[in-house]
Amino acid sequence: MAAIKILVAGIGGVGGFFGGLLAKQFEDSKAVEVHFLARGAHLEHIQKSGLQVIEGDERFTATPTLATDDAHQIGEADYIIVCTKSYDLEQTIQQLTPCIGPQTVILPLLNGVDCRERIQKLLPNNLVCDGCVYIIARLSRPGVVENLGNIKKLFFGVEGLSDARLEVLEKLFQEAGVEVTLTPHIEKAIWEKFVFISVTATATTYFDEPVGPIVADTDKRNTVIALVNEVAQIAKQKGIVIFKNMAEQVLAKLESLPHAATSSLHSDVTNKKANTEVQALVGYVVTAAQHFSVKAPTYQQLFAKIQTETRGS
Ligand SMILES: NC(=O)C1=CN([C@@H]2O[C@H](COP(=O)(O)OP(=O)(O)OC[C@H]3O[C@@H](n4cnc5c(N)ncnc54)[C@H](OP(=O)(O)O)[C@@H]3O)[C@@H](O)[C@H]2O)C=CC1
Ligand SMILES: CC(C)(CO)C(=O)C(=O)O
Repeated sequence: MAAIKILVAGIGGVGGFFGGLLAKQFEDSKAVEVHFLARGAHLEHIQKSGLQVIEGDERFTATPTLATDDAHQIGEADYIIVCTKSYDLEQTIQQLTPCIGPQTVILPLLNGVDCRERIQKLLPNNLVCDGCVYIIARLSRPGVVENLGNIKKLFFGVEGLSDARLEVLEKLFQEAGVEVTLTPHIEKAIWEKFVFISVTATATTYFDEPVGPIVADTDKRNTVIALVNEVAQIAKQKGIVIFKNMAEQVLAKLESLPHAATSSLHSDVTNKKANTEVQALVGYVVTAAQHFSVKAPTYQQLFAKIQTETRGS
């Protein structure tokens, strides 16, 4: 029987950590292959010395079956786990055409609530999941990925659907030590994650501070609550039932993170990255509020300032 082929596309914080666990677990397996799509100096390091994954005092080297920037070398995959930034999504899916057959399952782990829809537009006949992760991981230098936080959870599924291919993937994640939940109620999971990340990304980037000082300051906590209420309205307009006490949930999650933890958007803005996810994580709410004619004054105000600072990226 042919080996199950998993392709992890985008080996940054998220793809490097979860892809690293998969590659390590199945390094000597004849039944499962783990391939990495990476690029540039990072790819060269992985090809030469493997991917270093650091978590606290622990570290390991993951050696994938193949690391490449050439989709033709990989061939058709059973699963493609997409871990790029939002602004690279469509281009990456197009680049992966040689890896996509009729049975290929696509799982995006990007932040945002419209990734499945965006991929399904390009691949109308494939099984495309929704997915999200809770982790604070960064590509600290080429070849090295670090989990800086105390969480590493992955949720995935297709709303209202069960499929044997998803159960197989869940089992492979479990074998690799990933804290995974396969759920047919994935829309609720991705919206709850979106409320959390959109608010966290907006607040940390606007205040230019990590989560600790934000939750410790009464005015900044009130801003967080206002943001949660505004984005929760969008979920409601879309018919998604999320937790009633979402503001308390978000504050509790922020309080459980290390004091110095921050969002990937805040890190990218601080590091003056040419491109950021400001549109996907902050602008999306402003646009959706306009679309549904609901008020989102806090988002509007904070988005305007963040956009100026990121020159509208
Ligand atoms: N980091 C985190 O802790 C968390 C991030 N997320 C979300 O997960 C997603 C990924 O974030 P993160 O891992 O931080 O992002 P990173 O920027 O660390 O990683 C993305 C990687 O994908 C690479 N890439 C993009 N397009 C291609 C391509 N066509 N071929 C090969 N490589 C490609 C990038 O390369 P290059 O650098 O050359 O562009 C980069 O190495 C985002 O949506 C983010 O919001 C969600 C939860 C936590
Ligand atoms: C808020 C956080 C750290 C939680 O997973 C995140 O999703 C991100 O930085 O993108």
